[in-house]
Amino acid sequence: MSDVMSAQQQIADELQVSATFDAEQEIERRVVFLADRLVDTGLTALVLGISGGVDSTTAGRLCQLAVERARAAGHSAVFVAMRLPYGVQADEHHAQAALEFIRPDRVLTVDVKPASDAALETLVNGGLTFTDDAQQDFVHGNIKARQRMIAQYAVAGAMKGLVVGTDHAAEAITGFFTKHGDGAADVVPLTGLTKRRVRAIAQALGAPAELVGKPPTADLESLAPGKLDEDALGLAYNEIDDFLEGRPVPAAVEAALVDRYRATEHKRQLPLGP
Ligand SMILES: Nc1ncnc2c1ncn2[C@@H]1O[C@H](COP(=O)(O)OP(=O)(O)OC[C@H]2O[C@@H]([n+]3cccc(C(=O)O)c3)[C@H](O)[C@@H]2O)[C@@H](O)[C@H]1O
Ligand SMILES: Nc1ncnc2c1ncn2[C@@H]1O[C@H](COP(=O)(O)OP(=O)(O)OP(=O)(O)O)[C@@H](O)[C@H]1O
Ligand SMILES: [Mg+2]
Repeated sequence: MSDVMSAQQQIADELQVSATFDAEQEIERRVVFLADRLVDTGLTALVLGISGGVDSTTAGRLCQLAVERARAAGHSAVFVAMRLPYGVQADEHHAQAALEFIRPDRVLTVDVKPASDAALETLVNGGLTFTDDAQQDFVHGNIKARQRMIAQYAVAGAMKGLVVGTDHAAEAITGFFTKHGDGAADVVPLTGLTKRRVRAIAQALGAPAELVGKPPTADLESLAPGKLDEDALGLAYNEIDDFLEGRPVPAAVEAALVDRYRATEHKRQLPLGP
């Protein structure tokens, strides 16, 4: 075996992807982690946006199990699931199915449309211009993700809570999240998981099949509603997962992933200083 670690192995190590996987063990380890963070910090709430996608469905159920675990140990804690639609969400029924499955202590709904639209409007009134409508829509999309972050941190601030993020290895590798938007969180219980492992955990937790198998979407762009992550990325999650789990992938996929990983390093680090 070569002494020089392959880029594939190095990236998998840096993103904490484990060589083996057992869904039940991972559920236990991650629930204990969340419950311990509550007890150790003395904070009393977990706060997470529930979109109807498989990542927040999975993380949400782990959060509810964790607060129940913390309460059983005598610590006062609640899980606040947040619905954060931009206006009317096309797949609202999936979000409702997720809430029904998670059975959170509390649901708090905040429409991020007024704040997101006002932010864009004041920027334009202030003189910001865009190259075209598509660029404006893309920037507006990141504003929506950051409005969700603002809403979750407001709740955490008022309720002595921790904001939960849904980042995992299959998203972290491509930097496919909004910096300081959905990328901002206090705890990230899905760390190190590939997308298929997130789905396996969702299934083991008993999530409905339509959510376990739901195609991922950031759903941030008004001009391309429900745009699939795989179309935006030009990469399939199966290939991303294979790469992270040490399986062979086509050379072009490997090159694209290594390039994206390097280009998005700044999103996984704290800001640089001199
Ligand atoms: N080399 C560098 N060193 C330090 N900072 C650097 C940098 N290059 C850019 N930056 C900064 O980073 C900014 C770009 O990052 P960012 O603002 O995030 O913007 P960007 O990466 O361009 O857009 C976010 C992407 O993530 C996708 N997304 C967002 C939210 C959720 C999901 C999902 O899967 O659900 C996906 C979204 O569809 C979009 O494709 C730049 O404007 C600049 O401020
Ligand atoms: N409409 C929404 N309502 C509430 N939270 C949201 C909404 N959209 C995004 N979020 C939050 O932002 C996170 C990142 O979105 P992302 O699309 O990566 O995850 P997901 O929707 O849970 O799963 P998937 O990636 O499979 O679509 C979500 O997990 C959720 O916490
Ligand atoms: Mg989604």
